[in-house]
Order: sequence, then C-alpha cells, then structure tokens
Amino acid sequence: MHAAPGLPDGAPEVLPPWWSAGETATRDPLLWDSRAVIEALALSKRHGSRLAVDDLSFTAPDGAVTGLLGPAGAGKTTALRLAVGLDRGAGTVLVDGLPFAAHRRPSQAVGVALDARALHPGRTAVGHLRALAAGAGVPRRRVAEVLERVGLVGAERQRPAAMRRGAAVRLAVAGALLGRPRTLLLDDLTTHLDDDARAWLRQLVREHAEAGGCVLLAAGRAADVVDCADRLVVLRRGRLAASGPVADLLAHAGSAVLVRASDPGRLAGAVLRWGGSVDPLPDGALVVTGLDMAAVGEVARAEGVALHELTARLADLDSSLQSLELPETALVSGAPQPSGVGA
Ligand SMILES: Nc1ncnc2c1ncn2[C@@H]1O[C@H](COP(=O)(O)OP(=O)(O)OP(=O)(O)O)[C@@H](O)[C@H]1O
Repeated sequence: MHAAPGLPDGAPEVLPPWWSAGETATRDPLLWDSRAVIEALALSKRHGSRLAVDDLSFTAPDGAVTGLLGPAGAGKTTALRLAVGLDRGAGTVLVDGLPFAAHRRPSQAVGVALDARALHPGRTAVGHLRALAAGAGVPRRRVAEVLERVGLVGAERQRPAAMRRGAAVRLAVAGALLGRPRTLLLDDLTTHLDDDARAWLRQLVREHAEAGGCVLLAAGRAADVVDCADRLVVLRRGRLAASGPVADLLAHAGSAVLVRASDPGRLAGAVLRWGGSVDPLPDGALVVTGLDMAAVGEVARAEGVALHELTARLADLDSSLQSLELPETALVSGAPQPSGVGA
C-alpha cells in the first residue's frame, strides 16, 4: 500500500501501486472503480460574438485514451483551458469528482501540456522542468526521471529555440508528467510531428492509459488519434458532434477504403453491384464507400481481381466524423455545480 501524493478529498485512502510507482506500473482493477475521470457538463465560452464552446458535455474515463477531435477552431483548446481554469466560462468540469482548482495539488491530479511552443526562451529544458517542479511542489529529483521517461537525456541543456518540434513536444509532456498525475490533458501535440515522435507519443499515451490513467488527447485530424484512442469526442463549431468508442464511430462514419487492383474497371463494376460507391482517382486507384475493407476484399476475390493495396482512407474520415450526429446519452454522471468553470 502506498501513501497518497496530492490525494484529492474524497479519494480512497488505499491507493493502487499505480499512484506512486508512476507510469510504468500496472493498475489493479480491483482497487479503482472504472468511472469517468473527466466530466464536462454544459461548457460554454464566448470570445466576443463568437461561441468558441457551446453547451458542450463529454466524459473521459480512466484506463483509456480519449481523443478530442475537431478541425481548427472547433473549440478543443478552449475546452481544455476551461477544464484547468485557464479560461472562465459557463458549465462545470470535474476531474476525479472535483473542479481542477479544488484539488489539493492540481498538478498532481492533472498533467497538462497545452502548448508545446509556450516555453521560456531563456531557460534550458532542465531549467524549465525545475521551475515547473518548484511551482508544483514536486521534488527536484523527479525532473531527471521525467527527462528519462520522455527520452530527453542528453538534451537537458538545450533551449526551446534550438529544439525541433519533436523535442519540444517531449519537453511539454515531461512537464505534464512531473506530478505523476493520473490524468493527462494534451493539446494538439501530434501536429507537425515526424513519424518517430508520433509513434513515441502514441506509445506513451497508451502506456499511461494501460496503467489505469486517463488521457484526453486533442487533435485536428482523425489520423492522429484513431490508432491510439479508445474513444473519441468529436467537436464541430464548439458543439459535440459525436462521442463514443472509436470502433463504433468509425463504423457509423462509414470510412472510405482506398483500393488498387489489377483490373480497376472490373472491380468498380462489381463494387457498384454489391451496393458500394466508387470514386476513381486519376492514378487508377479507387475510393470505395458503402462497403468495408473485408467486403471489398470479398468482392475482389469473387471477381478474380488481384488487390495491390487496400487501406482505410483516413483523410475522408474527418469529414465523415464531422457530419455525425451521435452524441451519447447520459454522458455525465457528476452533479452540476452552480458556479462557472474557472471561477
Ligand atoms: N483568446 C481568444 N480570443 C478570441 N477568439 C478566440 C480566442 N481563443 C479562441 N478563439 C476562437 O474560438 C474558437 C475556438 O478556438 P480553439 O482554439 O478553442 O479551437 P481549436 O479547436 O483548439 O483550434 P486549433 O486546433 O486551431 O487550436 C476559434 O474560432 C478561435 O478563433
């Protein structure tokens, strides 16, 4: 059994190893109830005449990565800022049953990486983390641990201006991990990342979730979250367009399949007969909608057409997800509170 670092009021006194052993330990499912960790209820935020977030409710459970997905301007950053009290607005966000600011040590409840570019230009990576640790009441030795965790050992003395995007993202994540938080809020870190850094981030959030943590990962493109998220909350112009398990949403979104075949004309005719739609591309590939990948494979086999490529076409997924109208019912279990967020 372990002591409770930054334990919020009302949390169990007996904690799973996950709390103190950090992000590599395995969560004991018998000790934690599976429940929503983040509960956002009726969030609204206006910037002048524009409603950046409009009556938005969603939840994010523990043991899972929840993708907060929407195009530029959909309200992802505003929703995250409301969650941690950086913006004031209407509605309520509870993290582990409490507003962010009501936690005894907020940074030990929630790790936040909102803007990987917002680093003090005069500080080195290690200086940045030491300053954050001091502000959050985290022991200085934790800085070395998080530098190692994010793979920045050897780059401690680099300054933000000299950092590539991937290193800046690692540093932002290191800052979020300092307080060993159960919950991570990560805003749009996937954009402009190279494949290695993207794969690293994906693995890190998966490990955090598999250790029992809650991750809310904002992204502008479905391709950046569908392969690491368990659930999606899809935003459209500040409102909830859809939420639920990734597999369910992908099934409803009717994602397209890109296919290259030995005889595209013959395959296209067969797809149409099987009830699908076909959009031929100039290079001979076909974009099939209305049939899933397995069905396209079956059609090809039945027609004796060889397949050279068969892939989900994620670029189309963004627009499909944006046109969904599938908010889950009974999203929020926490009781609404009278005061506004960030108050
Ligand atoms: N401080 C601000 N002042 C005025 N308008 C703002 C401000 N912050 C956000 N907005 C507007 O609110 C809307 C939502 O912005 P927000 O940054 O939350 O969206 P986003 O989904 O995070 O987009 P992006 O991926 O581009 O960051 C946008 O129209 C944006 O222009």
